[in-house]
Amino acid sequence: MSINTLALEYKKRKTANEDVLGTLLKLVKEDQLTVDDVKHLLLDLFITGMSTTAITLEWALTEIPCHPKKITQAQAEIDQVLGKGQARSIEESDISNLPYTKAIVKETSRLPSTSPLFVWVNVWSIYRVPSVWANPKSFVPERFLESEIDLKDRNFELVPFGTGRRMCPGMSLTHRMVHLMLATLHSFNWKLDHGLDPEDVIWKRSLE
Ligand code: HEM
Repeated sequence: MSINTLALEYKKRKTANEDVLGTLLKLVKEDQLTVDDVKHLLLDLFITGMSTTAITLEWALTEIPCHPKKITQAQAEIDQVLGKGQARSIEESDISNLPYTKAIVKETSRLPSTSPLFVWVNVWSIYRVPSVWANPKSFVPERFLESEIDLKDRNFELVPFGTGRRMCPGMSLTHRMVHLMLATLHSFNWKLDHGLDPEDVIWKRSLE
């Protein structure tokens, strides 16, 4: 049983009191899964979910200090939504009102290419095609502000979560986590370590 099939099964069975583990244990009782299957599924979720989300955040927090104006713009946007001086904490419902922060996440998914290869698709190259991306080697979140491109599998220009039946089942969870964590920009001033030149960081990211 693939994770996506399991997710469908969970949706079908979901009751107010049953969580994912409850569904898995029921499937074990019904002999549809073994305890080992459950262990491996959960391990899969931890491994695939943790590193990818952490890498995306790490790259976002590596890119933005190289562009202080972009930090200021993101902070101003978050200030406007949450109130200056962090009047309240960020909530999931705020994400849709943070277009610039969302654009930073999309640009981080594109340029440092947090998932550079999956199956046989070389998305690293797709994200650098000059006829698709103006100035492809630069970190420009603004390119997404007027664009219809989102992170789902509708636009083949940007597919960090894959497409089709095997696309990432963790997409909506990670979408929330990354935006909520990135919105802590509001409370901190991110700067490059003393003596570090943005050009060095940018060079290491692009390796080209
Ligand atoms: C920024 C974060 C993430 C990125 C960029 C990412 C990217 C991907 C990609 C590219 C695939 C392969 C899709 C394909 O083969 O077409 C995938 C599969 C998968 N992802 Fe993620 N992922 C992320 C977060 C997560 C999280 C948070 C979870 C779970 C909690 C997760 C669980 C999985 C699983 C289980 C699969 C295998 C699905 C299958 O083969 O049926 N991912 N992910």
